[in-house]
Amino acid sequence: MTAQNNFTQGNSSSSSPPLVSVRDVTMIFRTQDTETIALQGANLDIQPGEFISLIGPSGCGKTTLLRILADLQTPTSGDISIKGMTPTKARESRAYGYVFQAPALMDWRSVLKNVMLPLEVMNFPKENRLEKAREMLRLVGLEKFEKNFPFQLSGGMQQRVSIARALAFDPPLLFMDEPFGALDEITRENLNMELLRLWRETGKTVIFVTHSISEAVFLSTRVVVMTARPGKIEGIVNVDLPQPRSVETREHPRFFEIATEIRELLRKGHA
Ligand SMILES: Nc1ncnc2c1ncn2[C@@H]1O[C@H](COP(=O)(O)OP(=O)(O)OP(=O)(O)O)[C@@H](O)[C@H]1O
Repeated sequence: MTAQNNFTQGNSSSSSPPLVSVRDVTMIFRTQDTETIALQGANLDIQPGEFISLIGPSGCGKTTLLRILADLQTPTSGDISIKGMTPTKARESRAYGYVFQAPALMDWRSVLKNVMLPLEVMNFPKENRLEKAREMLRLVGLEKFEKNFPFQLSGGMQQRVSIARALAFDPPLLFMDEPFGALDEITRENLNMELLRLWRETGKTVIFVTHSISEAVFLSTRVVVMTARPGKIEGIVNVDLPQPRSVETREHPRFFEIATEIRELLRKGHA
């Protein structure tokens, strides 16, 4: 843990160089007889320490954008820079962790060994792996479950293990693709609170995909609203709600104003 996030509002106007820069990015999927424009002319700058949500209807290119940033997909055109590096260089230098929609844990490894996996892959000194993995499990409140196997945990706990795993090598940037989509409302709200605590304590930059307007408003410093066919960025909404967010945040009059602004942008993109 290095820095602390101290946002009172999104800092899109900051003059520091962006941590992530997306320039005119287009992604066209071509098959024999079809062409899908998953993303068209996307532009986005993200400053260190921001919490950015991507929201939009199914098929608008949210996952595609995340996969392009994570070097899992090469865009048809446009430029990406992460910490001044190409996505490939950023991946090689472990600039980010990735949390998928499903926890994607290894059933045959204990919780502790799942969190240790990326440390093994990147040859993190053997004598420090255990300590580091335990620190991450403490961070997500699962220190008592290190010996358990994934099937012995609830869906929410499994997702917390995958967050611990993504944070194990201390990347400055975290990509999260609808990590809480499959969970019940209360578990999701609890994990939202935990994620914000983590974000504050670690100073990480988060890019988070969601379908939920309230989740996006609650978590984010800025919300990127996308539209489908072709996938485009329709607008970017600054979430100027006070930090730290709490249960009262959801009752704040501004919360409803921002949610309405996002809803209107989504409707506009649907029309
Ligand atoms: N590998 C691929 N080959 C062909 N088409 C693809 C591929 N990956 C994505 N697409 C198409 O690109 C579009 C954007 O997909 P993407 O998964 O990025 O959307 P999304 O906004 O994340 O959707 P959801 O909210 O349902 O997860 C969709 O129309 C999808 O069918």
